[in-house]
Amino acid sequence: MTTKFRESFKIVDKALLRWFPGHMGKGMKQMQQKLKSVDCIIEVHDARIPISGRNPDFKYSISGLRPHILVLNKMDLADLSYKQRIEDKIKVNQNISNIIYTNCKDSLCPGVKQVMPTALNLIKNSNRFNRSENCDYRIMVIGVPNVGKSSLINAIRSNILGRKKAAPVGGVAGITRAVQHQIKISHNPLVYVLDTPGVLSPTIINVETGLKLAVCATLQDHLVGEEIIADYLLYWFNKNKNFDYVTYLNCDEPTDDIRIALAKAAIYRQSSIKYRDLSGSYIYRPDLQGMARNFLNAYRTGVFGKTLLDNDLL
Ligand SMILES: Nc1nc2c(ncn2[C@@H]2O[C@H](COP(=O)(O)OP(=O)(O)OP(=O)(O)O)[C@@H](O)[C@H]2O)c(=O)[nH]1
Repeated sequence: MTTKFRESFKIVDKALLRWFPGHMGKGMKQMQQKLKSVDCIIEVHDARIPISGRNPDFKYSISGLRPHILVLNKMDLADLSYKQRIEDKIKVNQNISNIIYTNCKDSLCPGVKQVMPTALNLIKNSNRFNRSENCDYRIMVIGVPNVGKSSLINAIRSNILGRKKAAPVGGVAGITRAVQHQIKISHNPLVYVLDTPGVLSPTIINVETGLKLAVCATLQDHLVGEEIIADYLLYWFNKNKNFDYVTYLNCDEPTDDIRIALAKAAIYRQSSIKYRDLSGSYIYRPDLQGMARNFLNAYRTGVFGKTLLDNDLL
């Protein structure tokens, strides 16, 4: 293979990465206010970005202050051959020892069943701070947007109480906009859960971290731009010698040029945008943005297999 790939990912306009919509700051404040009324924190991450996906602000303002479980969700999309290295890294660098992998789309997932007993055990072994008089237990579920916080609550509730959805779930980031009313997930012991809005850090360490978060749909695509996110994904695939995209995008061979790849795919699928030129005639152009969206959706639904976007950080 003769194609020479980029060795690093450069983004021309860093201002394009505007990832902190106003409601996130508000969400963080609400969580801090609720902290004194909870016994345990469940922090949910996307298992494809277990290192870069975490909001570092949680460590100082929320999760370090109560018994804490880290749930790595969407394990069905993550390359778990790195599992041991991930756990070692998180244990050493972040001092987190309760790590559970889940797939909230699978009602039989053992990880989902493990979350509640682990939380109850941690609570029983803690001093419960100002809540020792309270008979009910309260757990707050936190994380960056779209990682499956509401799905996890629904899956646990359905396992224990056999009830249907209580927390709204959606495919785009930002479905939960404020700290929700408590949701009962167990009668005996009496356990309530608080769902919270996904919160990203206002300052992302570097562009690649931001783009990994974007690839995993933790912020709405239009805030960064579908083509930029697709370009990062293409860069990552090439860097990791994962060339499954070649067939999917109807390319003849691996390429480092996202516009060429998207154009080929759009032409093959007859996906075009119609617009008028100055003379009033219609002109058709390959729909690059639509194809970028399609490429990202394919990745997000596992068409290119299981991946670990953070493999360079282990
Ligand atoms: N493949 C896969 N998808 C999941 C899993 N868990 C949740 N999802 C999907 O991820 C998307 C986001 O799920 P939510 O439960 O709404 O996530 P959230 O963290 O509450 O989202 P916000 O309210 O935006 O913060 C939905 O499309 C879910 O169906 C999982 O384990 N695997």
